[in-house]
Amino acid sequence: MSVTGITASNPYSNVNDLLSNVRNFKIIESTLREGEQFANAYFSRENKIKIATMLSDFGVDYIELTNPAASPQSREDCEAICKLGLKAKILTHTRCTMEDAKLACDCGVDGVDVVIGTSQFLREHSLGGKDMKAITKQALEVIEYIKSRGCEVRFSSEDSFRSDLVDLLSIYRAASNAGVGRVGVADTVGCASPRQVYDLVRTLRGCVSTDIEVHFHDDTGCAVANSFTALEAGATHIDTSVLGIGERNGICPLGALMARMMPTSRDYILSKYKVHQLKAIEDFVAETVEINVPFNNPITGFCAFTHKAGIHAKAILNSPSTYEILKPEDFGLSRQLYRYVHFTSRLTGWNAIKSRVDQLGLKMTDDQIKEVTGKIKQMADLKVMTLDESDALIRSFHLELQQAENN
Ligand SMILES: CC(=O)SCCNC(=O)CCNC(=O)[C@H](O)C(C)(C)COP(=O)(O)OP(=O)(O)OC[C@H]1O[C@@H](n2cnc3c(N)ncnc32)[C@H](O)[C@@H]1OP(=O)(O)O
Ligand SMILES: O=C(O)CCC(=O)C(=O)O
Ligand SMILES: [Zn+2]
Repeated sequence: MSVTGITASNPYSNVNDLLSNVRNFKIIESTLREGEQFANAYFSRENKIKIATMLSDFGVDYIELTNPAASPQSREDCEAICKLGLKAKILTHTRCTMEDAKLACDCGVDGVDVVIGTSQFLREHSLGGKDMKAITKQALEVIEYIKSRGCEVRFSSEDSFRSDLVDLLSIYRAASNAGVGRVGVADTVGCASPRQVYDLVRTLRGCVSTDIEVHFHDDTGCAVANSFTALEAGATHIDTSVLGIGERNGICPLGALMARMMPTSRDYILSKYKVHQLKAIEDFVAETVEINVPFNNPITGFCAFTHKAGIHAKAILNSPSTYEILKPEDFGLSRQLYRYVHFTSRLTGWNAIKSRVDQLGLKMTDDQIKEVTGKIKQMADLKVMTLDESDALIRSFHLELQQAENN
């Protein structure tokens, strides 16, 4: 590390930023709360227990469950998960009401995540026209009650980024003074840009002494960037769900957050999270909610480590780091799982084909490989080629060479 904090491997790193928690943050895993709000989600008791257990083993700090007030089954499942004795702490999410808070504490949770809308939209259309004074009074009563029951309490404003800044800071400060462990900032509609996130979280960091949790929806594609930026600005806890499932198009995905943090905080991530379990967790959740893992999913998408263009293929065959910032081995994945180098398109190059010729155990000169590469490209211009077809073309070209040599 140089004096300025700029390293050869990452010229943008800035170790001088004292606010930043990118190497020291906690995850509040909300697949079993926010994730249950995903359109396709239905979690049986058995699947909830399996998901909670997998996430706890993975190393998340907290698991957030659906409000027990949602249904009798939700309450019973919450009680059952609390009794599992998992390493992760169990939280439940509630409205800011005494009834919800009482039910939550009765379930045996470690903590209660209380939320209430603070934007004009929510105050008018969800909360029947409540003003900030009434909301603050209600919040303080609920906070006091949960504390009296010996549970951790977090207070969050819903729709924080469309709320008045003075209103927001005032209610957070009141919650902080009332002794909550965390305050939460929620981008409920996914409208915030990274710069807005940095400004709000940094301002809040100066106003409260509590931990700061952040919750970002992905409506405008910023959930991961916003989570990262929030950590840089001093947030301490990030909400995630497996594959990002949640209301509408969901929140910051656990896997994508791991991918984002790895180049920045590799040692921290590897010491804290069993990232090689990520694929199994994603596959299980995907199957449970009947979706495919997206093709472009960080780390586990089917082509996350596939290189197609000839220029890329040549360089990564020499050194994967040329075009890869993440290492599949870190996540317990073998390159064989992916079609690591694509040999069958018109974008391929002779260096890629040379590696395939080697894999097939054939001997050819560079000029011969260039010639057969030309043939593959000609065929790939006409149709989608399979690997078998490309291999057959290479083998028959090789046979012709041998026959010519023997004559
Ligand atoms: C942004 C988020 O994701 S917040 C979390 C969302 N999660 C959920 O909604 C959990 C699943 N929800 C449910 O099962 C139900 O909505 C319940 C059990 C919570 C409430 O059901 P119902 O009593 O039938 O009310 P309904 O859902 O129609 O309306 C919500 C009520 O809560 C009130 N409310 C909404 N948010 C809050 C809040 N944060 N704090 C206090 N009250 C709230 C509304 O004003 C409304 O009150 P009303 O009964 O006087 O009209
Ligand atoms: O409780 C929170 O912090 C977030 C609630 C929520 O899901 C949201 O506002 O999108
Ligand atoms: Zn949400």
